[in-house]
Amino acid sequence: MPKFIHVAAAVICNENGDILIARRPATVDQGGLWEFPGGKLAPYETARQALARELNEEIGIQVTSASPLIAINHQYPEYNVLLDVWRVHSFDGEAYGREGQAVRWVKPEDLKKYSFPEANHSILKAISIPDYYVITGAAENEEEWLLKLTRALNAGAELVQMRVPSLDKNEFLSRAKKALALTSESGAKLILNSAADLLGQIDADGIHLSSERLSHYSQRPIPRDKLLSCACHNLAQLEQAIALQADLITLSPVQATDSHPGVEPMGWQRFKELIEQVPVPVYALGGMGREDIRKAKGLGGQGVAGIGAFWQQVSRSGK
Ligand SMILES: Nc1nc2c([nH]c(=O)n2[C@H]2C[C@H](O)[C@@H](COP(=O)(O)OP(=O)(O)OP(=O)(O)O)O2)c(=O)[nH]1
Ligand SMILES: [Mg+2]
Repeated sequence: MPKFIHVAAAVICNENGDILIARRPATVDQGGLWEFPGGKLAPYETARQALARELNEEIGIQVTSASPLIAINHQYPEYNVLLDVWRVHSFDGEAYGREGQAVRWVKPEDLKKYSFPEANHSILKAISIPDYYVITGAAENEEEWLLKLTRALNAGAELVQMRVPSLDKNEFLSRAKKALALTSESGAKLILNSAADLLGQIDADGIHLSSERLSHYSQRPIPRDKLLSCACHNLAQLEQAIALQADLITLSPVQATDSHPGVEPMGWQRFKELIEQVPVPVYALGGMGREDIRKAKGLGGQGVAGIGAFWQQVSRSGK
């Protein structure tokens, strides 16, 4: 059996929003690559305890607040690793390379300039997307819909899924082009809820596959530099999304929701159990409001997704 190691690692943010990375010494495994500080759990430790100890030993800081970001199971040729990644929100002390390693604070958008171990791909994706994911409402006429999108962007939306199932392919494409102009201008990302081949006709940031579409693909249908978002409701669909190398997942319904009356919600406990082994950022969906972001993140989710609280409400308050 391959060796298994359990590692706690930290995405540490300072007050400017910069993130700390450290360079692994040339002589160790994955040497010369950049990493998020951290290390192996001692047999008696929880991941949270190991995080605190490793960050003190490696970069001389004392963690005062941290929450789980993502857990990644990865197979290297020589061993399997479970990377338990935390976001560190606050700490005491000044970070320095206590073991002589180079450390650097970098802007999130500059992380792509550095080489990381293979397992870090999902961590980098998780850092690049926000904690709420706006799904657009469906039916209104185009002018009204674009106005609502503008309001959502003005209210701070950074990741938007265009979901308008009533439009045919040409109408969808034409509206998507207008939406992309708006999201690009405000620095937000636009994901299209459509078949993957639409990306050949419009340079949006990614594609969202409904759980029905998800089952039709046998491999990742879009390039690695685009975002693949997948809708899941159960373990089998989560496994399928992982197999397709999804970059983000919506898992629903967590709570009861008006948009799907009569569907039994899974509840927060089941949400937590399902995502524990999922190496991809997962948004809780179904009956969510902004006040649920903390809850979802505390359970290891990326945040929350929704139509109601993030689309209609924005427009109502703007009227
Ligand atoms: N800390 C950290 N480890 C990572 C990252 N990505 C990644 O694949 N790993 C892997 C590489 C290593 O095999 C393992 C971390 O082990 P480590 O060598 O840092 O462990 P440690 O700090 O306890 O070191 P040591 O006491 O055993 O020398 O996890 C990352 O971003 N941060
Ligand atoms: Mg280490």
